[in-house]
Amino acid sequence: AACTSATAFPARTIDCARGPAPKQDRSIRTKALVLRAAAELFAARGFRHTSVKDVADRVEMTKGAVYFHYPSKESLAVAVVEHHYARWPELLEEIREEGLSPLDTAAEMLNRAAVAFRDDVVVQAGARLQLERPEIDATLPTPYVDWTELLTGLLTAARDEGRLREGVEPAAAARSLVAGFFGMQHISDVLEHRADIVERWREVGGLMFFALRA
Ligand SMILES: CCC[C@@H]1OCC(CO)=C1C(=O)O
Repeated sequence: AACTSATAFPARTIDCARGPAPKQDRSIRTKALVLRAAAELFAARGFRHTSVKDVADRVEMTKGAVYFHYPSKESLAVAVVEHHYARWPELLEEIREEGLSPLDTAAEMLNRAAVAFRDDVVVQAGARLQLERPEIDATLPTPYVDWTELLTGLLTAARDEGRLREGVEPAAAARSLVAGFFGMQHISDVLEHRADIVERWREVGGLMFFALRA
């Protein structure tokens, strides 16, 4: 029977009848542990003040063992940012199962993103690394564009079913939501380490969706 190994991220099915391929599964588990340790350090201290040695010490491994999985500190940063962005398509799939309208799906995506920015260290680390892009000699994913594209699609569907306020242009509204959320989460981070982000988004998002609904 296929089952999902709890440790690997993204979730990977393994044949429970034969059990996990020990070596491969251990390697995936180790890679996930290294990534999480790097995210914890990047989120807390930033890219510049985190060394591969710090990551190795945090998971009680040698630097060589870390380099086996990630050849440089930059590759760790790229992986953390990529895992940050991987959260959102997963979130969309979860919400889609609830069968909400496109506009309510957009609202729920951002509501749950606010919770992830408060609670998920990989999301927090990815956001900080994106601010530190100029210091990171690697090709990081372009920020903001995936959210803008996702929200544009949902708002276009909302307009097509008559649930968007007359005259609101979906792409422009999507850019406004992204700007609003980005600014809100940054202010909440600077002032309150994001402790109040859900309340702050309820205000900003509440006003914006009030303006967007037909
Ligand atoms: C949803 C607003 C955009 C989002 O907020 C923080 C951040 C980090 O760069 C984002 C991104 O790159 O998409």
